[in-house]
Amino acid sequence: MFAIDIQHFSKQYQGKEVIHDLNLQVNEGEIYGFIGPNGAGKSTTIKALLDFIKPTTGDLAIFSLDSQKQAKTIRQFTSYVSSEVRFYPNFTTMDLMKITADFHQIEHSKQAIDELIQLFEIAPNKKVVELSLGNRKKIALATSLLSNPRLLILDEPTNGLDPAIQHRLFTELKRRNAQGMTIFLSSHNLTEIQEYADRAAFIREGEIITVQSISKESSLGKVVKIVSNTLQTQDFPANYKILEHQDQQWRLLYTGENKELLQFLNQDSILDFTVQTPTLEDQFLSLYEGGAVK
Ligand SMILES: Nc1ncnc2c1ncn2[C@@H]1O[C@H](COP(=O)(O)OP(=O)(O)OP(=O)(O)O)[C@@H](O)[C@H]1O
Repeated sequence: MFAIDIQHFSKQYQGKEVIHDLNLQVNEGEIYGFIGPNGAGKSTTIKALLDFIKPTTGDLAIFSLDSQKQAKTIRQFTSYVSSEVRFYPNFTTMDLMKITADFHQIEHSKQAIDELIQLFEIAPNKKVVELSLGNRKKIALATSLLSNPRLLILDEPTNGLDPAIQHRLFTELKRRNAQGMTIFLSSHNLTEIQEYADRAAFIREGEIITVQSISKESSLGKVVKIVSNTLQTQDFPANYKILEHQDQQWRLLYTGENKELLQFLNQDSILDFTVQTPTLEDQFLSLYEGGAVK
């Protein structure tokens, strides 16, 4: 069974289509990254999945339950942390934790609440209005984990968090995932997706352009850094894409044969080079900055 199953989803705002026939499946137990530039359609997809907005066409399901018709049931085992956290300003951390525990009818919640408050270093009795953005985010994360949801949907979860808390969050997410939690993670932080996700979908202008298994990143090709003061683009081998070029330095994503790459590098005009495994960030640049591999 898919944790998330989106079939032929499209969305129009004021007659303008921003999501076009989008299909996406997330397996139960995956940590799944959702990557795309600003305005690509990540939040719109998540909001439709959670029935905050209606799709124009298509079927969206969570654990085979229809996102619209069975939204109430879905909320019992799905938690969501939005990119902009909003709470009633006069509630304290403890109020919010208790409300969450009551909503999900969590028995013996005190220990779970104490553990999360300790994990995220949150002041239990401060009102939301007194807290910084990062501290509000920590409360949102803590309440989302309190119910130990079957599916956790996070939109930019580390935005505003300091590096130590980011690390703690992901250690906790990994631990929960090992116990069966499915995690859907929309983020601009490609390093964290690369480190923690099993797969990632890249979305551009309302369409999924590729789904990448993170463990198979070497299949993306190679990143070749070259130093040369005489090299012209017509000298490059086939199957390359320029990621960056400044003065004498070039960074290429190369997807051709090793033999041809070695021949290309073995010429006098190349003063120095390194060959590396591409990161998700390299792939992001290649997908969103200037089109396909030549
Ligand atoms: N309420 C709305 N009314 C009209 N257009 C909207 C509305 N919400 C989103 N859009 C448009 O839909 C497209 C997708 O937006 P969305 O917020 O889903 O992108 P995103 O990938 O989440 O971006 P970001 O990374 O900046 O959060 C954008 O072109 C945006 O301008």
